[in-house]
Amino acid sequence: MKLPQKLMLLGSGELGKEFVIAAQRLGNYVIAVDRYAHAPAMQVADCSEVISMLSADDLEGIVNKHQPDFIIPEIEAIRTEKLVEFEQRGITVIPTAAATNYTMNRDRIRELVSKNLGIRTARYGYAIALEELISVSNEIGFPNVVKPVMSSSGKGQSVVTHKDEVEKAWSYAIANSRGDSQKVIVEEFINFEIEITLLTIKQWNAPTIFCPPIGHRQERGDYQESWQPAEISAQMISDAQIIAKKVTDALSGAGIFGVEFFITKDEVIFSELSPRPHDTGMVTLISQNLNEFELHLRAILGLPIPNIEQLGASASAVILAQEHLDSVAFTGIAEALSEKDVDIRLFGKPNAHPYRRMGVALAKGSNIPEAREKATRAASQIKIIGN
Ligand SMILES: Nc1ncnc2c1ncn2[C@@H]1O[C@H](COP(=O)(O)OP(=O)(O)OP(=O)(O)O)[C@@H](O)[C@H]1O
Ligand SMILES: NCC(=O)N[C@@H]1O[C@H](COP(=O)([O-])[O-])[C@@H](O)[C@H]1O
Ligand SMILES: [Mg+2]
Repeated sequence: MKLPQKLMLLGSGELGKEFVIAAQRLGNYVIAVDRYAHAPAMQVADCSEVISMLSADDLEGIVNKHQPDFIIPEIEAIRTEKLVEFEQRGITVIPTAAATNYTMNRDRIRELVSKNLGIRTARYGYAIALEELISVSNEIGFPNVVKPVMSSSGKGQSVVTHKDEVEKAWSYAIANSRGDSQKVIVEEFINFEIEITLLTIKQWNAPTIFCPPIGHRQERGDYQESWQPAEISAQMISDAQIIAKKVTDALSGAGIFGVEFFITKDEVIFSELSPRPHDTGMVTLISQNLNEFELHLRAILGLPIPNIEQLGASASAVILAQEHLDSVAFTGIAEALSEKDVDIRLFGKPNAHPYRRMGVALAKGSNIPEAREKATRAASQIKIIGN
């Protein structure tokens, strides 16, 4: 294949921004798309479009205008049926149009993994009305986890410890569901020892390869810190790789996948996956010779990945907004950067609201606890203020 290629990125947040940087370094042409102007990836792309990615007409308009070689989804909430059409017209959708549809809907990917592939997941059920949620919750038992089938970063998700809380979980899920879905999934609560992301790279004409596992800690269903390598046994890594290969083979296509697992004392339990770089994978911006964005790009373009080198104990910690701000500035940067082997990324999101991820601190240490402490300390030194 010759370069440059024309890449259309659907979603332009922090993950897209690093992907665009990787693509630009090889001279590609990138059109960054999102629902709002000045999104992070737009700041480094060749051009940008502001549309509703859930609108088939809007998507048709920009694809006709730009005629991309590749369409690369960066978020889940996209009119994926339209991507099938683009694929039929000869545009390569990453990893495939069908895969984006499976993974956008928690129920579709869950049915594929659990029923078709027979892979162990948390016990689960679905509900489309409060009465149904009450009865499904009783079957699954408490505590359980209620999530809209269409959401990400923990939006609309709650842990329900008692039947009195079911109604609140229903309202919260429906209020925070993305797209037009009114369906929720209820999952058995898994009391895991650690949860991991296994970055899995599926290539067009080469074997599937894996990054060393990334451990992470979540709050409110959203990632707070991640570290690599995660300390789990070689047997569990191998079990997770076998599952990740099965699921990504079923989805087909090429690109990086963030495959999430719960690790209990004696089990590896599949949770979900992103058919794209994963937020917890931002640690690879410091922990690997090729980060997850460069790996995604190489897999998409069919470029070789001769080796993935892990560079030692590394961690990431998020920098979250605390309040609504119409424009943002940061202080404490010098303090955060004063320590050896610490780096930060500020995403350049134009405004803030409580818990919005605005940046990430990265650190290397002589061991995982030290790397985590350094990343967390750096993140806590950065303050977000109005500008
Ligand atoms: N069944 C479960 N048992 C225990 N914890 C859970 C369960 N489901 C989700 N969680 C917790 O909530 C987190 C977020 O859940 P999940 O990954 O399903 O949500 P998400 O909205 O898709 O997040 P993202 O888009 O950031 O990956 C998990 O990483 C885990 O910490
Ligand atoms: N877990 C998925 C995830 O981390 N996605 C990342 O967050 C952005 C949206 O941020 P915003 O909600 O702050 O606009 C997305 O565009 C993507 O980069
Ligand atoms: Mg997740």
